[in-house]
Amino acid sequence: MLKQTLILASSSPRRKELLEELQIPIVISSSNVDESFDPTLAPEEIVMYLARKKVEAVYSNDKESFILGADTVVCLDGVILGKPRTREEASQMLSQLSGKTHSVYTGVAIMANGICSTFYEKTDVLFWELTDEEIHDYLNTGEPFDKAGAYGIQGVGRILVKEIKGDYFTVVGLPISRTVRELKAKGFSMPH
Ligand SMILES: Cc1cn([C@H]2C[C@H](O)[C@@H](COP(=O)(O)OP(=O)(O)OP(=O)(O)O)O2)c(=O)[nH]c1=O
Repeated sequence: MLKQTLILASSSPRRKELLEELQIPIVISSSNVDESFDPTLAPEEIVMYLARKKVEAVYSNDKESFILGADTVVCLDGVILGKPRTREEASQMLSQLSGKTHSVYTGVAIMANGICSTFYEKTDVLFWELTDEEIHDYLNTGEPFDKAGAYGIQGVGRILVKEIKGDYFTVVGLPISRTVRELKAKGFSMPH
């Protein structure tokens, strides 16, 4: 019998909040995994691979609990956009996304009773045409830097978005409703 505690193998504050808002008791245990991946893999394979890697890193220290990990990437015309390292990179990503539809993939891994299973969700996001001034102003918010694709839909970045198709929470970094369903199916008891 596993402990009814969920270990979140992620340092993302968004993922933490999404779970806490549902009163799910969580403990954070993120470890610094190498997030490099084989670029020839499909985006859904990459996010599930990295989510699994995050979970497995924590599992080596705790085999008694449920462990949840996730990974998010943005994909534009077959090219993966991760987190920008510099202001220039962020500016470039935002100009690339301007006026176009990109896909956000979030992969989720759940470890329960020594078995790690994964799934992913994809949401398509259409950006408005952005002016240089809009991009400049958005960069000044500081928001783009810890986020895949250099924007946060849950923050000021919401004003860049014209339309979405799919689960909003996939874009934020954790498709919460499917995650809850998968956790329940594995025997995790939810507070609701
Ligand atoms: C597109 C988009 C991404 N993001 C975030 C979600 C993820 O936290 C981040 C992608 O990086 P990830 O590597 O998925 O996650 P992380 O580095 O924040 O945390 P950890 O590796 O410890 O699990 O981008 C938003 O918050 N809003 C958005 O609109």
